[in-house]
Amino acid sequence: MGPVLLQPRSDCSPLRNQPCKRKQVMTISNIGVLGAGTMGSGIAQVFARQGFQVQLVDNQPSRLQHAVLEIQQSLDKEVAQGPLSATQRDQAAHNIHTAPQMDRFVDCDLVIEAVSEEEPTKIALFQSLDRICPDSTILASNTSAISLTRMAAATNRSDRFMGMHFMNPVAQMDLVELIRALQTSDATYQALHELVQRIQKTPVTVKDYPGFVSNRILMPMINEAVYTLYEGVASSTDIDAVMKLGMNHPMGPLELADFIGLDTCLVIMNVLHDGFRDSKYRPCPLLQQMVDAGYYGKKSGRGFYSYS
Ligand SMILES: NC(=O)c1ccc[n+]([C@@H]2O[C@H](COP(=O)([O-])OP(=O)(O)OC[C@H]3O[C@@H](n4cnc5c(N)ncnc54)[C@H](O)[C@@H]3O)[C@@H](O)[C@H]2O)c1
Repeated sequence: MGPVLLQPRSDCSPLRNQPCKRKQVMTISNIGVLGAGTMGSGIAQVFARQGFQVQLVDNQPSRLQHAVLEIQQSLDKEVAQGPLSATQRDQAAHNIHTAPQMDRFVDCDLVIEAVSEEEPTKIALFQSLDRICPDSTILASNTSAISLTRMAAATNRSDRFMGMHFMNPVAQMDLVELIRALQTSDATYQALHELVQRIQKTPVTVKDYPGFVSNRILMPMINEAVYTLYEGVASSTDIDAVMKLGMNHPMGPLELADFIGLDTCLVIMNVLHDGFRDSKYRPCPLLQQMVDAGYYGKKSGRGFYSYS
């Protein structure tokens, strides 16, 4: 497949009354992914699978090794199940280049940040990316809930900044929430909208509000399930069974929380609580305690369930 090539509309300024000073063409073929954890590895795999060159960066070499292994296993599975040939698998693996430092992003057209859900960390990294990357590079965040408008404002390219919220597991989930910061230009929005379609996923556009749409609805349900456990109403397995067998959910809320990461769930609840200033979003004390104990869910080996 070829690169995404777009001519922005003439109203590309975020402020509609200010016409674009210069016509630009946004070409996206080399993608940077910052953070090789649960989401970053999946995002890298999806782009590499579609023929993009991917620079995958993480400051922990062990996470990079783990990501490469996971991607390889996932691609092997696709070959075994049929949709991918062995040659396509090898090409996809070949498209991913790993490195521990962000200077690898110097030639990237787009960098998608997928590091831990901590606003000061993300802002500091975006300020470094702003210095490292050429002016034309679009910066995107896979944040689950943090304000894109605030992160965009911390850079000198706020019009080329947007939220790209992939779902977990990235290779299997069809949706990408596209979140426009207040400053995002139409050209940036259109380039990423087109890009999401090119990787065979469905973009849904939402405004920059705490939790966007997905986590504003999902996370209070998970938090309520944790409260139900905390108050001793039922066991973890029974709470999950009610939602799976009674509501036809593919996973129970506690199992899903373990899968997402309890640290991420807690941060999202705090973002909702602070953002809306409404006590209905207060995180359950048990969720806070689990995170304090280092029980992050599947990725740490223990959450509401144990993982060997
Ligand atoms: N887990 C989910 O289900 C899910 C779903 C959608 C979005 N998200 C969002 O995606 C982002 C990543 O989540 P995750 O679950 O992949 O987290 P994770 O903990 O699995 O991975 C985070 C990675 O970031 C790396 N990292 C941290 N600081 C870094 C730095 N300074 N430089 C380079 N790398 C650094 C860590 O080494 C780690 O590998 C978060 O913003 C989260 O809210 C998560």
